[in-house]
Amino acid sequence: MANLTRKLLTLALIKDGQRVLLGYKKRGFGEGKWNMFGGKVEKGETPEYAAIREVKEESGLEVIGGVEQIGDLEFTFDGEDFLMHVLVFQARGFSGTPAESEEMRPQWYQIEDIPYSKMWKDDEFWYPIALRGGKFKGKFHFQGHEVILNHTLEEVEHF
Ligand SMILES: Nc1[nH]c(=O)nc2c1ncn2[C@H]1C[C@H](O)[C@@H](COP(=O)(O)OP(=O)(O)OP(=O)(O)O)O1
Repeated sequence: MANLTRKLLTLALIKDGQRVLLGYKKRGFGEGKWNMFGGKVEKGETPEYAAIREVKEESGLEVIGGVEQIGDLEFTFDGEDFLMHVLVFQARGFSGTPAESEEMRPQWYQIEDIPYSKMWKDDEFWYPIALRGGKFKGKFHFQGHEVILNHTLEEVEHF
């Protein structure tokens, strides 16, 4: 395979008891899907800082106590020359009230009501691990944005 351009991105799990905060992506990559909050790690930022910044920008919430890494995911797309390396974090705490941004419309979901059919297809594989407090590493190879051609996923103790 030709060398892929790697892009480093974040996702952040905001969990409050038995509910999670998801955002409806109004524009950009993954438009029309419900997803966790996150985006590109900018030059000079740590991934942790980027995750906290994106939560604030996209959901209006302030992360309290920092974030802990819970996942490491790689996404590739058939025929595309880039690889998305997504570090998944969990916020240790947060304050504020979710507010709609230009990019995302936040909404709390009970865990049993998470709308997997309106999300990235990989989410139903790794969300259950994340939601029970596990850590994971995975690779998903897509055809377009809706079909997973192959994947690997393992639970890990640490990164
Ligand atoms: N297969 C997948 N499953 C998933 O749950 N999240 C994914 C995903 N592939 C990408 N993402 C996330 C990672 C990141 O948080 C987000 C895409 O990043 P961005 O929001 O920065 O993209 P945009 O193209 O909207 O960027 P900007 O226009 O610069 O804001 O989508």
